[in-house]
Amino acid sequence: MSSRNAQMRRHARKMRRNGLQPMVVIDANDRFPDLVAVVIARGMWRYRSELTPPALALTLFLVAASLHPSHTAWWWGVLVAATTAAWLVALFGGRIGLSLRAERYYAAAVILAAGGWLASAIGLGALYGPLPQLLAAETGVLGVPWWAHRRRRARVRVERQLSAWPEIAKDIGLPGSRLQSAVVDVWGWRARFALARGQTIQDAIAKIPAIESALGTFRGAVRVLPTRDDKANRFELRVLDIDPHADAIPWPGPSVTTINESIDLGPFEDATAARILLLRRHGLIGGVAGSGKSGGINVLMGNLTACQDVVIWAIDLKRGMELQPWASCIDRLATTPEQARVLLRDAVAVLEARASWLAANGRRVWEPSPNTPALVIVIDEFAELAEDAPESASDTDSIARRGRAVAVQLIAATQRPTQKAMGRGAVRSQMDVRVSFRVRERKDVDLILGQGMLSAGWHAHTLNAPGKFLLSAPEHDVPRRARAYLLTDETVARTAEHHADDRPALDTISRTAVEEAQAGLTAPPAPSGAPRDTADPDAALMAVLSGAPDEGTPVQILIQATGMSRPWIYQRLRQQAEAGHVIQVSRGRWRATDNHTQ
Ligand SMILES: Nc1ncnc2c1ncn2[C@@H]1O[C@H](COP(=O)(O)OP(=O)(O)OP(=O)(O)O)[C@@H](O)[C@H]1O
Repeated sequence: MSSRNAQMRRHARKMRRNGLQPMVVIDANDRFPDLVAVVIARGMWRYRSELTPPALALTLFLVAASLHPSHTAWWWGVLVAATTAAWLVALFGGRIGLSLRAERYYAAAVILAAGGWLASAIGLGALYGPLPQLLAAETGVLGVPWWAHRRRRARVRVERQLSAWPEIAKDIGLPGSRLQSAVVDVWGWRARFALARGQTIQDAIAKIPAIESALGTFRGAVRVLPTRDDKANRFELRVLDIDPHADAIPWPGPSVTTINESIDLGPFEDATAARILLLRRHGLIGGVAGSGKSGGINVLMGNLTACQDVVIWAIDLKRGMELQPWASCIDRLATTPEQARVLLRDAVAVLEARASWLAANGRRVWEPSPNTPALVIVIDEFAELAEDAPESASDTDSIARRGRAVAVQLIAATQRPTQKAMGRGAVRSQMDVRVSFRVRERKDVDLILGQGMLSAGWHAHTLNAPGKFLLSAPEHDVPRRARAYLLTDETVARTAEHHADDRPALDTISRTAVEEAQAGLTAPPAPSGAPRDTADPDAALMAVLSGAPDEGTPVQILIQATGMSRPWIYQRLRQQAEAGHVIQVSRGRWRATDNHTQ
């Protein structure tokens, strides 16, 4: 048989060379009907969806032709049934998956037209008068919406693509994985797959480019996600026809009023919100210039300024270009290296004071409230800080390591968080929340999101528009693309103005710590050899306060003179102030009054 086929192919080639079209030559021994029938049947199966209207018309014709001779009287039953069915579908079609009204009306029209024709043909005969022509015309007219329907066409395309999955799976290195179900949705389609024994979701993620190529999608159209039941041997394949993030998404306004709630940064591709909890966490935002980092910071600022239990400090060494518009809501804004250095030193003082207070009161963590707010320090372009104020590195380190429990938190944005840019030490490794906008190089993924993230499928280098980001946090451990909301300049100005009047102030403990830190800067050195009467700290305190100059003595000196803790000093100062024996001259500076000896 095969030598005969080869002979036929040679013959056909020869005929083509001679300008003749080849023909299939069949002799008595060939199984001609099989060959043609298989080809036709395969074609009909492949195009079964497109062939549905003529197939339905043919079925109606055959049914009418067979019923007319013996059951002519059935015509009215068919008419009543079709009319009832059409009404039911028009009214309740949603329950059988016809979600759009247009789809329900179309289905009702088809049932009515088919039932009407069938009733007429049963009563009068399928070939009666213009009935055959009418059937053909109805098929043509009502077939058009069917053939044109977007979701049907998409479903057919998906079915055809997925029917080849067993071969695709073998070719891309996921042999044995099986399709379980597929659904066409507004953006494209999603399908659930079972993995073969030993295969993991990570294997599927690593094959994404190969899957895209095999399915013939555009680059970046395929996502691999865990299924809802989180089974290790399943995955969901999401294929986008339309990018739901193609256009900028306007900010809908703040999603929180307290830092105890999760902030909505923007939607994921399935339209669910990318929410992140910042309470007692540090955040790192990375991405190349123009990738939307500042836009991301604006979303955070829009939400943080709406929180009654957050005091915002900010460092923006690009002369306040990015954060200046929020200045009315920012408690302290540093725009020079010196200001940044002082700000971070004061933040450490707040941290220490809060930690002492927690320890003294037997508490573990600082609970933010309007009276005891969290202190969030937003640093735009962290790399510049490390370069221009290198002496602050130990302060950022301290905050990164010890700030969580006392709700003194860092949010740092940078283009490339290299070890050099992040300063030495712990800062990068202490970042609990990582937001990566587009990065230039693949290796930058690991820099921003953490070691091993690139190979785990966090492909931030493929993000293809500003504002798109990947979010990594304890509650976000799967790479899903999101797009940050966009705040226009007017929205920023309006929001800042709206929130400016409701900003909380630092609590007394933190304020005092800052005052002391600032006073300490200008404090005279402790008198060497000054008596330190640790046997009677109250007497030592009053002695120093009595000898204080008019501008007062800094609390730091009082601590040194008495050997007592800061809370102890403040408690005594309050008592003595209430008794009229001491007064606070300025921030962190005290002296005795004239009647202290009375
Ligand atoms: N979420 C977003 N949606 C749509 N477009 C955005 C979004 N964020 C930013 N863009 C667009 O991208 C441009 C650059 O964004 P942005 O200034 O935030 O980037 P950047 O990473 O902060 O850059 P740089 O480091 O230079 O400041 C913006 O002018 C804006 O048009």
